Amino acid sequence: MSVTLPTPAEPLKIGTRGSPLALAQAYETRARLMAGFDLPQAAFEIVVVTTTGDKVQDRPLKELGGKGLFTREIEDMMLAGDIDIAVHSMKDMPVAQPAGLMLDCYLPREDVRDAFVSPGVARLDDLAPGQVVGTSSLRRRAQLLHRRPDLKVVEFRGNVQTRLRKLSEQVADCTFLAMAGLNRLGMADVARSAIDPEQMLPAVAQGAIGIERRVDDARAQAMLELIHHQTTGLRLAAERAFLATLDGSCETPIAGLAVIEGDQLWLRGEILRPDGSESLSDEGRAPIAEGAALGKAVAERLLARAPAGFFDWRS
Ligand SMILES: NCc1[nH]cc(CCC(=O)O)c1CC(=O)O
Repeated sequence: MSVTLPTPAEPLKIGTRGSPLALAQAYETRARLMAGFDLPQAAFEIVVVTTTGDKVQDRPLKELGGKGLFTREIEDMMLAGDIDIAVHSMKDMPVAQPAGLMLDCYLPREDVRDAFVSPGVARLDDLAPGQVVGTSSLRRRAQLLHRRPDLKVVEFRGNVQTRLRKLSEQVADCTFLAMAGLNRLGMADVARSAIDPEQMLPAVAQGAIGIERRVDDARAQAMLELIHHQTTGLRLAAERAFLATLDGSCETPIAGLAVIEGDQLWLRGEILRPDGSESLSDEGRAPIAEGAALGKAVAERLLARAPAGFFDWRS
C-alpha cells in the first residue's frame, strides 16, 4: 500500500507514561505505524511523560481527585506541540477530550477479562471467608463485596510490578489485574485464572488502547486513520456513551462491555454501590453503527432503576 503523508520533516513524537505497560503500548503503536507506512524507527520519537498520578503513590486515587489525573499533563504537552500523539489505556480516559484534541484511533482490543492473581489461591471461588483482597479499583472492590461480603478489601495502588511485590510481601492474599495488561507485558503466567465477564463484568474500555491527536494535525490524522481498528471503535462507542450518560469515570463502580454478534452490538452494563451492598445490571442490542444510542439507552434504564442516593458515594 502506498500512502502519501504530509511531509514528515520531523519525527512523529509519541507521548506516553513511563510504566512498563504504557511503554509496551507505545512500542506497539510505533510498530503498527512503522509497518503501515514502511517507515524506519527513526521516524518516531517516544517521549516519556511523568504525570501527577504517577508521582503520588501514597494516596488512594479517588482522594487525589479529578478526572484525567494520568492524562492531563500529556494532553497539555500535545496542545503545546511538544508531542504529536499520545497513547492511552482507554480504561483510564475521561469520556470527553479537551478542546483541540481528539481520540478516534483504537488498536485491536486485547483480552477484556480481569485476571485473578494470587500466590496461594487458584481461583476467585476458592477464596476462604476473611481472606484479604488488594485492589484500588472501586469497581472491582464493589463487585467483589457484592458477591462475597465476607472478604476483606485493602487499598492496593501502583503499577503491575508494585502490586505483585505487595502480594509477595503478603499485604493481601490476592489481587486483580487486567488480562490485557499482563498479555501486553508478556506476563500472562502471572494470572492464576481469567475471570469470566459473567462473574465480574470488566471496566468500560478495558483492554483497548486509544491514540489521541490534535484536531488540526493532518499528518497525525492520516497516520492514525490507517492503523485504526474498526470493530474496537464500534464497541468502545457503545461503552463510552454508556459511561458518559452515567457521568462516570474510572473512579466510579461502573462496569460495561459491548461485544459484536453478527451485525449487532450487545452491551451489558452494571452500576454498584461502593460497599457492594447493591448492584444493578441492564443490557441491550442494536445495529453495530448505533453504539452511542445503545450505550445511552442502557445507561438511562439503569439511572431510572437506581434508588435515590445510589450515586452519593463521594459525599
Ligand atoms: N487503571 C490502571 C490500568 N489501566 C489499564 C490497565 C490494564 C490494561 C487495560 O485494561 O487496557 C490498568 C491496570 C489493571 O487494571 O490491571
